[in-house]
Amino acid sequence: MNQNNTVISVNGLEKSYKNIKVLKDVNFRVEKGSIFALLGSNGAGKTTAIKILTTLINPDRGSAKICGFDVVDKAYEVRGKISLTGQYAAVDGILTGRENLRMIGKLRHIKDVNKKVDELLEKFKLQNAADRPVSTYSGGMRRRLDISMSLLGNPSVIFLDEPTTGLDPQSRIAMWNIIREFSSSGITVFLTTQYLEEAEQLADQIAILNKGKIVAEGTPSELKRLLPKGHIDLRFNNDKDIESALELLNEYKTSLDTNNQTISVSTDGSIKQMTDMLKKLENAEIEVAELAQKLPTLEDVFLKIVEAN
Ligand SMILES: Nc1ncnc2c1ncn2[C@@H]1O[C@H](COP(=O)(O)OP(=O)(O)OP(=O)(O)O)[C@@H](O)[C@H]1O
Repeated sequence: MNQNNTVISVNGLEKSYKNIKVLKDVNFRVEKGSIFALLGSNGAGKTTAIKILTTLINPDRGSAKICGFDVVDKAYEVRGKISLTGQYAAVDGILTGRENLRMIGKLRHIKDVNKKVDELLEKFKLQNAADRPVSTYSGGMRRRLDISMSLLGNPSVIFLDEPTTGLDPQSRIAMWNIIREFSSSGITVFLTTQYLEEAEQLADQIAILNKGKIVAEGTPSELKRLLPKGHIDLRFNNDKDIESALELLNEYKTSLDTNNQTISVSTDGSIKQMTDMLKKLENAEIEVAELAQKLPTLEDVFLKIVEAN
């Protein structure tokens, strides 16, 4: 990775609460304009990592830099570069969406605040609800307002702690699109999520945090390559075909699902192995009623890695 493009660098980060070590030597880098997802089970230390990176708490050991500024020694400069949106939208329910935005804009001494607020309301599809109290907004609308408020500071890095927890599928997809837009406009996104599908959909780079350490890191496809290539499910029309197929495919690792008349065959993922298998069945005049290739999912990788550590 090009050092000049590094926006977040974390080296040997450690943090304990009393005698519980939450982070024990955490290291990673995040490139400018990329989407980085930190995954981990509940209590793995994701929020603690975000709190250190956003200067809310100090690490016990190690260092972290944002845009070249140390999060402890240069906390003020770091705060000027980042925005943080937490799991619960930090918006005032009594005020309207427009008033919330104006208030933050004024606190930040933004020029032409009304114009900027109008632009954000439009961008986040909140124009129609702009003059209603936020207490009447849906979860997705509150989350969008929260993010639009964080954009008033023109951040270089946006931290999103579980941005779609509790949202319905439609609002989740809308949020994914917003996150993708950040990245294409050059803003670096650091997100935590408990949804593996979300990390797979969005992230350029994923790090898996387990028991205070990064136990795996890579692009979604690099992580998936850590597991065997998956398997092929072959469904047959009758028990006789199943029996013959099991005998014919005895050199492969197979398992039988009698309820669905299906044999599951572990494969190396190559087309050659799949065609060899199908040719064998065809030559033996065994008809395959249905074929499905099952590739490992990020969830399989996550469970495997977390179990192994
Ligand atoms: N202020 C605190 N004092 C004591 N222990 C804490 C404190 N904050 C967090 N912890 C503990 O540190 C561990 C890591 O917490 P953290 O919130 O960083 O995890 P997380 O990965 O964000 O989890 P979740 O997905 O549940 O939000 C947990 O065991 C938690 O109970």
